Amino acid sequence: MEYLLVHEVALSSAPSYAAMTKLQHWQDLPECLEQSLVSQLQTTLDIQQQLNIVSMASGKVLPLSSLTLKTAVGDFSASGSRLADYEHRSVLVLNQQCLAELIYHSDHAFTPMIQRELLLLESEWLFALRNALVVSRLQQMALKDTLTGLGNRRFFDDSFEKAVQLARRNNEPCALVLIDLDNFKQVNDVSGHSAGDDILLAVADCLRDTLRATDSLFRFGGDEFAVILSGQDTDSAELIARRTVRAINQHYLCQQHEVTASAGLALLTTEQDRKHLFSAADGALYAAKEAGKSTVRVA
Ligand SMILES: Nc1nc2c(ncn2[C@@H]2O[C@H](COP(=O)(O)OP(=O)(O)OP(=O)(O)O)[C@@H](O)[C@H]2O)c(=O)[nH]1
Repeated sequence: MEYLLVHEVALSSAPSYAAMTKLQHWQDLPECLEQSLVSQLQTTLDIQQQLNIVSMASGKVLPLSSLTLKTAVGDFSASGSRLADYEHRSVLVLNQQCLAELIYHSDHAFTPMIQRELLLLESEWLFALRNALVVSRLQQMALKDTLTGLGNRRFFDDSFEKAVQLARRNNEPCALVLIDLDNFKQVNDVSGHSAGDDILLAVADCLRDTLRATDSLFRFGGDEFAVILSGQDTDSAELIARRTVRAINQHYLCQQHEVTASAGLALLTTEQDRKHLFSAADGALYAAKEAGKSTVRVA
């Protein structure tokens, strides 16, 4: 289904050869090189893998110390990247649509001839890159909560599994914080659904502001949020959970609508698996609600 969508997008508009028309010696380049690069790029829809292929091909034109691709779905670097004296930047454009920026670094100068050859390689990449970008965007959309932009339940399930496995393998702590807003329903009932949405957006901002970029943040739907804390011991995890609840409680919109947050925290123990850890955090959240809401309980 996703593949068909990508295929449709790829076929929906005619190719732009604007970049290629700038090439003076386009006809002179060996056809086999061109075919082999295109066919290699068609073997994957993974942007990083495509960049690695292009990096290998560009390396035959000029030894590169780094190759970086900047896109709307993130930045990518070819392996072994190192900055060097000479830099060359190219904007990759297809059908008047800017796909990405490619930044080359080398210890050797980018002469006009080299630049032309790189431009040819780039033009070979445009369709494959656009398809990979569409796939990446679809994947991101499938894993995000549309309202807040936090990870959704599906993404949580994947991330939680990975976080628990990693913690076990590295013998490191892993904590789960489940957060549920208190008295949220009355915001919808009294002030309307859009006021409720504003509160949910404010809570997402509080989570982003209070937690580190490496922490994984999710909204399950409704007024339920989750945070996976990797590498934090019990004391730090509790501190973080309390700080997060305080940030939500002190947000002006939450105060205006008398919404607070309750949280349940659990830390992975040697006997527990993912399901036990989740139930422990859920039980602690229930205990926080039972204790009068607006508080944190540790399992
Ligand atoms: N505005 C808005 N409301 C939503 C959304 N998703 C779910 N809800 C509402 O969120 C509310 C969640 O219900 P509860 O958790 O029982 O509400 P509560 O008042 O916080 O209950 P306590 O946790 O016991 O304090 C329901 O009224 C849902 O309709 C959404 O995306 N936007």
